[in-house]
Amino acid sequence: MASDSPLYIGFDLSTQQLKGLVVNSDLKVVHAAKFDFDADSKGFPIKKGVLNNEAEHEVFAPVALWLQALDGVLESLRKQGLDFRRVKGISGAGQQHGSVYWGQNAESLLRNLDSSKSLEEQLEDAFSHPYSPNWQDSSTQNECDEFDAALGDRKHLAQATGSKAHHRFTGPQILRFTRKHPGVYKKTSRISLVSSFLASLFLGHIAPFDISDVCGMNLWNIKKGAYDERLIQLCSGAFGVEDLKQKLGEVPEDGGLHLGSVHAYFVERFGFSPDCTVISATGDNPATILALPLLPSDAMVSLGTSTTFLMSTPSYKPDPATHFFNHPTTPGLYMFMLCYKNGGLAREHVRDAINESLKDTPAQPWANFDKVALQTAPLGQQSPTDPMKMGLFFPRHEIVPNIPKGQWRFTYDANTGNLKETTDGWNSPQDEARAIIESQLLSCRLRSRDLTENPGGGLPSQPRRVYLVGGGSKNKAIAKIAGEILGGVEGVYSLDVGDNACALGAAYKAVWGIERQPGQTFEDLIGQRWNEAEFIEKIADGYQKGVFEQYGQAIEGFEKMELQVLQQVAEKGDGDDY
Ligand SMILES: Nc1ncnc2c1ncn2[C@@H]1O[C@H](COP(=O)(O)OP(=O)(O)O)[C@@H](O)[C@H]1O
Ligand SMILES: O=C(CO)[C@@H](O)[C@H](O)COP(=O)(O)O
Repeated sequence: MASDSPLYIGFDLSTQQLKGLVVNSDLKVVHAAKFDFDADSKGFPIKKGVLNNEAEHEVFAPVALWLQALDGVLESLRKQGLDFRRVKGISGAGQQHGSVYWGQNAESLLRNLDSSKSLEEQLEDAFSHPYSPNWQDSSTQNECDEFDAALGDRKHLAQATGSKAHHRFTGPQILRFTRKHPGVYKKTSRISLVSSFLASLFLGHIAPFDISDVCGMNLWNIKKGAYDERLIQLCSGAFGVEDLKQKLGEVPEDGGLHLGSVHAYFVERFGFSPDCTVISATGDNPATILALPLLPSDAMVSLGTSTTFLMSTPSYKPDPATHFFNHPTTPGLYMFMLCYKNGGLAREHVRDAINESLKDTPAQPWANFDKVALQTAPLGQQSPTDPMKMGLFFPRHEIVPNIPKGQWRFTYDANTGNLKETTDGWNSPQDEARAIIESQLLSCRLRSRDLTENPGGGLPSQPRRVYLVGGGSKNKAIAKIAGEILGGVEGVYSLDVGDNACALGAAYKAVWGIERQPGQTFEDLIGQRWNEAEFIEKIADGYQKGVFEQYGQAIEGFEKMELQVLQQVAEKGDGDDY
């Protein structure tokens, strides 16, 4: 490639870090930089990227932390020798649902950015509220009840917006904000999602929402392609519909839209070309499905802080247990998603308990967890007549199903259908390594089974391929168990870029936004340039006759177990009747 050929940057502003990935027009990664919030930030008392107010079940992140992180990632790319003049397009991905509250002076501060100062130094005062509610927040049960009721029930809300009401979704969060901070809400000029916040920094004015990420708000009517008036009415609280609409702004339909040129701040401070274009930024999960030309028969599992299960599909089949979003680039396609709060951090709890019980913390902290998980038989069954061991491991209030934090262990006899809550026969914490992976993946299989296709050849319905991405995708033990549970006719794959898939998808979005021919779809452009042999690696077998069917039987027990725990917590007045 010529030394002046175009480059594109994709950013990923996630829970625990900001990443920046630079690719060329051939989709190859040429630079990568990362700012880890806990390790690299200064002046924020955060843990795992967030702050907690346990009393109100609030989880939130300081917005100024993200400014510091963007300064840091750009500096790090500069140190690596990135020639910013070659960057033709920038796009990004943000952790979904989080909202940023801009003050009255925001547009003027953004417009007048001074290239002799850092972003943090001059934008700290651009916000009416210093914190962004995080997707792990569960403070909005009352508001969720009101959202579900506003359209009749949760089924109707899911039909209209792609999801029932969720604690973390931006609509319920904004409604709570109007009540908890009415004075601040009044002084708020605009509200951004984390994705549009990121785009706003590069543009030097407030960017519109993205067509896919807007579906994480419980405010957007997907089939109508417009805000749902009834929900906007509810969400605006005591402040009026027009005021809220103005705060939220327009939502352009085109995911490849050129929002404008990068602000002069970045030209002067880093040497970007003045014609470098900002392409709309999307949510981190929508961006993840753009990291490869994903077929409707494929499944992706993102093993980040959250575990998410993603598919691209032409069918819109909303259900209160799942999420549908507009596809981030391709009208007529949707993204199907399951999201679990108890993903990476819950697995880390079991990992740490195992290391502690063995009094051994190896250099590779997952080594004992992996060994024990692989030594344990599927479902802890030494022989087919043994009962299956299964459990729920929720250090945080879970999303699907909506169950407060806790741990439950069961045994299930698939022959008799007998389910028993018991720790008898469990060797904890050792048995929990396999059990927590199984628990997370059985839930994915249970809830996605209506979308998987029959591959023919007498095989049961399952994905063609399972792609693993995110921090946990380098874990071969998890990959092996994922293949056994989810199947995958062609196997389980990981992306060459490991835990950078989301930033990669954002970078590919920028390539497509700038280089597409009129009418050319993302799948077409990326499909033509995609070099499968170089970009992905098969890391485990997928479908294996026998064990896949064994897990098929376990699903019946798993569903029963969830219902029983839901009932128990409802009786205690802790959960809801999901
Ligand atoms: N070898 C590993 N095995 C299992 N999990 C891992 C491994 N390495 C990292 N992780 C998990 O990856 C998570 C971070 O994933 P990442 O996708 O980078 O985060 P984010 O959600 O912030 O985007 C951590 O919570 C960690 O538990
Ligand atoms: O809430 C969701 C999706 O609905 C989360 O997936 C967030 O989007 C943050 O994800 P990670 O930081 O784990 O990537």
